[in-house]
Amino acid sequence: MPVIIADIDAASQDGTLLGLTTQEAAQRLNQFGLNESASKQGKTPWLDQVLLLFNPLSVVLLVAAAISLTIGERFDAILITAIVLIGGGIDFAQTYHARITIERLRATVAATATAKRDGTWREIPRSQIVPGDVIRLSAGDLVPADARLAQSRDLALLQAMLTGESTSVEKRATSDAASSSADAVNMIFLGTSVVSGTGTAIVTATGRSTAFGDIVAHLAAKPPETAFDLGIKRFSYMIARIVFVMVLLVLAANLAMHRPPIESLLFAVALAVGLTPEFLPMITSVTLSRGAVAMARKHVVVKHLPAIQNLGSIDVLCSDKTGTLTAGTMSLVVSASPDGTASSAPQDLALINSSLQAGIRSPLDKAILAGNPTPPTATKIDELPFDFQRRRLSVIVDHAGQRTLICKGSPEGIFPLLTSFTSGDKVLAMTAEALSRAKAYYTAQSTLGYRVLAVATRTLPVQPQYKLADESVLTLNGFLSFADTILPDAAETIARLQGDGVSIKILTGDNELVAAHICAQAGLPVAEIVLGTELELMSDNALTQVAERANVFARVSPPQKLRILTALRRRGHTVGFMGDGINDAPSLHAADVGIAAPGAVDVAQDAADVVLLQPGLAVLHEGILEGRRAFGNVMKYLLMGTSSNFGNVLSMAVAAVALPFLPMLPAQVLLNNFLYDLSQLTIPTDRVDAEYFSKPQKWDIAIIRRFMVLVGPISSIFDFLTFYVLLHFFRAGPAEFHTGWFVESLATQTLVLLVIRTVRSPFRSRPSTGLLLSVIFIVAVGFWLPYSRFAADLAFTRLPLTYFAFLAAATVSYLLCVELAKRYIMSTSNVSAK
Ligand SMILES: Nc1ncnc2c1ncn2[C@@H]1O[C@H](COP(=O)(O)OP(=O)(O)OP(=O)(O)O)[C@@H](O)[C@H]1O
Ligand SMILES: [Mg+2]
Repeated sequence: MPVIIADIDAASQDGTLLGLTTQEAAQRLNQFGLNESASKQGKTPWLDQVLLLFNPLSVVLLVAAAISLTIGERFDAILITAIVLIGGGIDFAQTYHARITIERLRATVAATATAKRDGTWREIPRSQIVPGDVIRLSAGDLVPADARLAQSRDLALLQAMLTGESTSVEKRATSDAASSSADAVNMIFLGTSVVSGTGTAIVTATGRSTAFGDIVAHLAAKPPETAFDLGIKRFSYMIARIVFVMVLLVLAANLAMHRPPIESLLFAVALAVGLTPEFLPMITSVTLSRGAVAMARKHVVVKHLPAIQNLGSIDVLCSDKTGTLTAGTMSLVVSASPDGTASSAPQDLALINSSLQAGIRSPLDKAILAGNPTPPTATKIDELPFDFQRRRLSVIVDHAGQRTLICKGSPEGIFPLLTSFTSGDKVLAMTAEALSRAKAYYTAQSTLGYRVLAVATRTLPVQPQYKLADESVLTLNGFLSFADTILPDAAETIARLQGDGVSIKILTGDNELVAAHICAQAGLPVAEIVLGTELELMSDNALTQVAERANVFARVSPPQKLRILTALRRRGHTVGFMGDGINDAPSLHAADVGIAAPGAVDVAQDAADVVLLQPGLAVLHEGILEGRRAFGNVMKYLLMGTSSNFGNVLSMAVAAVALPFLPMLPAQVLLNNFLYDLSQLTIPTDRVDAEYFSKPQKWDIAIIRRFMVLVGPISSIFDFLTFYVLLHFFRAGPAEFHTGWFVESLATQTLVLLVIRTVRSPFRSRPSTGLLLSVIFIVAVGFWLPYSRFAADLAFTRLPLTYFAFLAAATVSYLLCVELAKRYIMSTSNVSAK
């Protein structure tokens, strides 16, 4: 139940709203908690992370350490504990860092609320709003909490999130008590947004006490899983199942062969640890957060990590037009009478309309107001605010001694409402001929690429309020034409995006002629134009076909934009949407990646996953490439885990059954795996082949599986070869065998990264220095260990020099085989580029 604060009126004295003091606000914050949804409350990121340390794997290992200790293996116990602590420490530090990074980035674009504290208006984070706060709202704002209106002026809200209604509703201050009904005219609710007007309100409920807060949070949450997340999860399940079966089998076999039970158990545990890609989540977050940081340097804020890899998967980018492809700063170039002759009358009327309207100042309004700083003498009586269904806006004023409605908006919408038109000083009845002349003028201007508004008026009787139906029986006063310049880098970026496998579609509220003009300027050949009115008649199925073909959608309303996106997603596309207005918010939210253009309204920024802070489209292309890079590096880790790591464990399991002794001691297995893991830590820093950048990257479990079944066994074959050579040529006892295999398995397992990391020949793709060094270093550590002072504790022994000759030959042939297998896999699957 929403908590309605009884003392909200205490905040008001003598009609002026005092607001809270900082101290009161702090007190209330303590009492009521942060203004956040239930799902977000009570989570401290570092606690989460510490809990991660106690994952089942670490616990199992710690138990293993304890067992080692009780059977007198002190060195093993220390080694295992050190592995858990170091591994956990690295994991913690890296993941925590990635998380903090992204939270910091997100905070830079988090919408604030305007609240009165200590008597002055301040911008404060939305989470800090408390019941009793006095807040101020204007067009484009998000309502930060539930509140009761104290003052309002032409306030209209979009409550679609709560009621599904896509038209705005009027809200005004009344003396009614606070209530939690969406219909309450004096109440505004968290999750709604201001379309027009201004208001001052007293917060009645915050966070989870808000009437619809949890619904809003639920709706606002992205579909929890992307294809990528889902893929990773499936992959982990697959591994978990294999681990489970393999461990049980090995354990059973060892026990059946009457090996020491504790050692057999420890060996099984070590195997399980070896197969688990325990660093996968960490590698993923680190790779993605590196991408996020790279983007932030280019003034692109990524609000959550998965958005990066989704950027890399985008294959269709839908974009709004104004402010995204164009600069969005318009200039008024022509003011003309209905027949197209120059006349200042439409401009003068539009000036009254634009300066008195209380909605967001659109680029059109700004252009009308530019150069006319003095407000007109008319007195505003009422307003019929702009909405994207009507595509027009009227103010009702006392003008020249008369009550006049002045309407400006999209000509298509205004034409049917006309009954007369002005011609010089006269008002003439609208005839079919006059109407077609007006339409012809409008078409001609649109063809030139101008955005055109019609201006119309009507004289009305005096009454306190007016309604939408009053926008009828209008007199056409003329047209205004606006020029908007296309962004200088738009054509180039569009060409690059298309070259890299992203098709572009334009979804605009503007008419088809202007849209076509912009396309021409942007170098985008028009395949097919679909109009909003045509869309209306299409079934979802038909739309799916059309959305695929067409690349320009004109005169579409916000719900239609949403339908187009949904249709594309249904076809299996990963869809990005770029927009800047209130009307774009639903689409920004529904797209796989919502991208807010520079200067987007709060509502749009809030709904987006990625926010561009500086003008220019080139960064978008770079963002997409950054996403592909991240994707590429995560894939490397997965392919490594499934091929070389898997093969290694497979060999151990087979050897455990076939050999007269354990193929490696449990502590050695753990150390081997740990060193291998360390060598992989530099993967996020690696370079990615150009091929990876040239097309959208999608999760592909098939290729992972193919790597597993092909490359895994190859590594086992070489292991078996090593076993054979060790036993027959070197007459190895257990100590030599363990040492020999330890070195071989570490070297092959680690070095193969240099082959797997690229789709090209390893010699034609340079790894990052960090990665190269870490791989070489770990191999060197493997060679050094048998000669180090830890050799005795690890039960290693010196190897004959001839063994190293064999090792070198075996490693090189192994890498060659994997290279061939890789080429085979790449040539028979569609993952390889071009
Ligand atoms: N402030 C305004 N006053 C009157 N009419 C307006 C106003 N703003 C927009 N319109 C009308 O509504 C139409 C659609 O609005 P808008 O251009 O914002 O939609 P959009 O889909 O975001 O288009 P774009 O792709 O150009 O950004 C405009 O073409 C114009 O005719
Ligand atoms: Mg727009």
